[in-house]
Amino acid sequence: MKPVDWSSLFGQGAERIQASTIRELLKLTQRPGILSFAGGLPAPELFPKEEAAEAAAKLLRERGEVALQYGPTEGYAPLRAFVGAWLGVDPEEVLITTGSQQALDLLGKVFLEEGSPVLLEAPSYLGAIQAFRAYGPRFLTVPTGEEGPDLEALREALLRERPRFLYLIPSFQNPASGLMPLAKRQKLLELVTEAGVVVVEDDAYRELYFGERRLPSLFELARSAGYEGVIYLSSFSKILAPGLRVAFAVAPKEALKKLVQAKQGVDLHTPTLNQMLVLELLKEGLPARLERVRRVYREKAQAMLEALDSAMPQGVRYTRPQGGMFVWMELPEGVSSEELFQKAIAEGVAFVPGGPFFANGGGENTLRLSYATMDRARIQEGVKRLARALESLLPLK
Ligand SMILES: Cc1ncc(COP(=O)(O)O)c(CN[C@@H](CCCC(=O)O)C(=O)O)c1O
Repeated sequence: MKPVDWSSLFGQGAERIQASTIRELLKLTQRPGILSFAGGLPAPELFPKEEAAEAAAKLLRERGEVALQYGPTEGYAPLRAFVGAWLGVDPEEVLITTGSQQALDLLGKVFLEEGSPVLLEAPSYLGAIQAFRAYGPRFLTVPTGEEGPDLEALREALLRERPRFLYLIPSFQNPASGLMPLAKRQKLLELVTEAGVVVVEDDAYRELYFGERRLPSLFELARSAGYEGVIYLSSFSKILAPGLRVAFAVAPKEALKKLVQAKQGVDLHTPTLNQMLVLELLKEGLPARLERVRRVYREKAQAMLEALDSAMPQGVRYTRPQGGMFVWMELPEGVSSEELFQKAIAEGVAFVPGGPFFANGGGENTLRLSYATMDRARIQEGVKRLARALESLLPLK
């Protein structure tokens, strides 16, 4: 019997489909004894297990004929209505997606093709790079830092190119942890409205701010300025539970219609039971839940920064996040984070090397650290292990 040569059967697009570093690393970090700063996995202690168990049982018993049946591709209407009211938009502009990750893939499917320019930050979320790369675009990048993208570089790029869209994460950027100040958001919108380009705003961490209040999204600022060219993504992964895979996209009706059609061909609709369950969990006590989520991540971030401040050697730089789940670290020029990763695993600690967050390469001396899943004691121990791994790489002080 002749064996099947699968790779010879893969289509041209399969060549562009590459593994997610985070997903691959997560397998490694399941090893016993490893303290993982790798995946941006939400804190499991925040999962509403009891409420979800009760609500799911009730839904199945009382509304099982709806919860277990096919549903509309656009999403469960009462959940769309909730998101519409929460964001102050027409529910007809809301598409419920199977995680924001699916929204990113749908955006690639609808807006990108071989060679089409798409602009994102360097570094940017590697899940978006992975989703978009499957459609063969030409990546344009602008540097980004603790206050978001370099607007001068963006202005120059928009003079030369007409990207299908800009993919931006203005609040608590993954992986660079930056927060775009309000004035800079307004300046960016002037640039994009002048150029007439579309922005995809990924606001996955919108509620995870450590300060007094949430900054207005680019989407909100654009809508109040009458510009409809911002597509808004956010997710219930970070405020409820990522395993439910429920998120949403908000876009003007013409764009949304195309995204819905694309989703019809992908999964018909996001699981109905999960959508109904998310709505039940949102209905009661959302403000108190969000306050608790913010406090838990703020405390974890404080523990992380205290541990880094006391253990990191000279020459290692890192951000001081004002929200979200990540610290972005830069090693001295020439020190490889991939090499550090090998030594770190040997010491029993993991992180995500920064290279895969750069769509056009670079970042060999960078790494992303997520403090989300560990308590203070493990964070301190993990940072000590990281420092030991670093000692063997950095020139003696
Ligand atoms: C900016 C940004 N956009 C979308 C997502 C995906 O969120 P969903 O759970 O798909 O709604 C994420 C989630 N990223 C995490 C989770 C990845 C989890 C994994 O691949 O296991 C990370 O960067 O580690 C994100 O940070």
